[in-house]
Amino acid sequence: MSNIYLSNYELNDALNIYFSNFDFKEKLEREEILTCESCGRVTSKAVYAKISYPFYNSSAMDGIAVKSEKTIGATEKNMIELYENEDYIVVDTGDPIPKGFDSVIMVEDIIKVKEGCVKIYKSVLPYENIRPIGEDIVQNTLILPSNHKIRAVDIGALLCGGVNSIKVYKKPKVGIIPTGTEIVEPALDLKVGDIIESNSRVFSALINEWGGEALRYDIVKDDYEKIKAAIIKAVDENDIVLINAGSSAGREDFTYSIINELGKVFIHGIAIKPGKPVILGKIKDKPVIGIPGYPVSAYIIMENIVKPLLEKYQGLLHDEGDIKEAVLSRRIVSSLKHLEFVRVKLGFVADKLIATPLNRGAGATMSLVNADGILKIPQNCEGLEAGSKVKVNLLKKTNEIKNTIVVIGSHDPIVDVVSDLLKKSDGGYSLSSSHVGSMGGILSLKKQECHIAPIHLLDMESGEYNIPYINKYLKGMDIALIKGVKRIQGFMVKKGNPYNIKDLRDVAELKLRYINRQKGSGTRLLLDYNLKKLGIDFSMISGYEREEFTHLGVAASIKEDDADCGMGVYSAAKLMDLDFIPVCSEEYDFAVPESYLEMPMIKKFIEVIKSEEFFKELDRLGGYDYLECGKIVKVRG
Ligand SMILES: Nc1nc2c(c(=O)[nH]1)N[C@H]1C(S)=C(S)[C@@H](COP(=O)(O)OP(=O)(O)OC[C@H]3O[C@@H](n4cnc5c(N)ncnc54)[C@H](O)[C@@H]3O)O[C@H]1N2
Ligand code: MOO
Repeated sequence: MSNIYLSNYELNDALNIYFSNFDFKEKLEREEILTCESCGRVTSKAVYAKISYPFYNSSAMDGIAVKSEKTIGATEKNMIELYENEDYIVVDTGDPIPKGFDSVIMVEDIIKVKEGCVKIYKSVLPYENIRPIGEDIVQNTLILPSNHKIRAVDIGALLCGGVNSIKVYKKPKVGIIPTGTEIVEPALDLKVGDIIESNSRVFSALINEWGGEALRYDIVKDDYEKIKAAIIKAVDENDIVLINAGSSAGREDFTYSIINELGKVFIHGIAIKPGKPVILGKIKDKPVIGIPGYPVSAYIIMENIVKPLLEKYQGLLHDEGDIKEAVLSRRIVSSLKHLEFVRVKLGFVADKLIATPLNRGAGATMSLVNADGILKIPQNCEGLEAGSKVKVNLLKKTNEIKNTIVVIGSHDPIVDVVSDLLKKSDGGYSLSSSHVGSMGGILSLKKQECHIAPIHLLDMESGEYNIPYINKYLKGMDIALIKGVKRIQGFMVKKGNPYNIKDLRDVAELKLRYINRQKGSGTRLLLDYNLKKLGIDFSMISGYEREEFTHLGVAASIKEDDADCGMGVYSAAKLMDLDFIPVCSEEYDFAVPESYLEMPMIKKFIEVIKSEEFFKELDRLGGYDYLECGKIVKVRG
């Protein structure tokens, strides 16, 4: 059994302790490679020019090479005649300047008199229009210093300076061993309990991006001797070894014991979340790291430990990346026990950079895909209030974030379609959507934290959709409603409707497993409205408290037999191949501050939802009426 009691070092302390066990200067290995293949590599030595560039005096223009003294006094009134070979020689840009000549007159500044004779009306100075020897690079001057990461433009200067091969640090070789009896290679014929092996492929891509050379080994089952043999082989074949999963305290988490048997573990457990149970060890003077299995934990360890390690092997200083100040849109509670890395979405709304936290689960790979930045909550902080100013490490370029429409509110599969069509459009805009329900969307419009809020809110008294809610909750704001679709809401049940559900009475009487939507979502309001109409108390519905955030999430739970019934849109049922019992048609619209209608990206949004291509997609999804789609209704909130 491995040691269950993990240590709790602060990240920086852990890095200092760990790295102090290696002499990285000694580990820097050098090699000579072709300059033309050196992009991304790091110079291990200063590089000086072997030749000057140009290495001869050359013409900077198309024209004639002349002797400048012969041009003195030339004016429009007093043109001077020059004769070929004796007074001038025709040259093109880049040609060497013939001996005895010292300047060039551009072809547009000469008047041809006859074959072999021209007139000039301007004098030239010595070396005018000539690129003298070494104008760009002088032999023996420095082109690149040591420890410089070679860029595309550097290659040009190196080659011009006669440097055809270059000394660089060797790429550190990194062996990656995925472990776990339940881990399988990516496939679709999966059985319950299988876990698709994805981490090692992410690691390989990151290592290659960071200048290393990744070598991925086959998956090793949770077997002490097998993992040990794999580690011994990988240590022999690489400079650094990463072992994935088996880092925590489970029955089959062997990594700690094996590293300790073959070498030494310095640290097991760091005060960060996710990524806590990382193991930092050494075998045969090589770093061997046990990386937690959860994909987000693994990524955080890669960024914060493996990247700095690779930098040490290449003589590079640590690159902190781009950090920007943002305003937090929602409150986050954190623990005093660790530094927490929270993935956030970013958007510029009303000139403020707004950060919205994403799913904080260590297994949420989509939180990494959707993240625009990472926010660090310090160890001694219990959390952050909504509205507080925070610093975020950017994962995207500022311009891309500026070209993102921030959509917060109710979810519908059509939002994904709009997102795809916007990205494909000539504006190349992005759409970032958070599903917090219609009321959450209204609130976020009020706080100026989104551009668009998709809503479907039925006013029980008037029977009217959306506008009464804008009037009530967005008082004093000029809001426009971009009309969206009429969509069919109903109950989703398994194919063939095995319990023969007709309405909510059956769900209550048969005590079927219901799956609800989150508070504040229009779909939940619709359920409550229907329960009230039928006189059923919510306590009669088992699973009423169980919340999902999207229609597709509800549909997936029913499909996987984790629930019997849930409310959602027809398209979600169809996408998941479920049966559907229609209840009503509702209006799903997009609320937007009127002033945003003039923004090019909002104009593009409207153009997209009025396009034939969009309607075609709606037909494919099914259950949508788009007669009014894109129409603008102005509402004074
Ligand atoms: N009793 C305790 N249980 C756990 C603790 C703890 O302290 N006490 N720590 C938790 C934390 S925090 C983390 S992080 C994980 C670390 O788990 P392991 O490194 O031991 O990894 P496994 O348990 O084998 O796998 C966890 C999880 O990771 C995913 N996984 C694993 N390998 C891959 C791969 N190659 N590609 C993609 N995904 C992978 C998979 O979802 C596994 O279920 O332990 C907690 N438990
Ligand atoms: O440390 Mo684990 O990585 O929190 O999820």
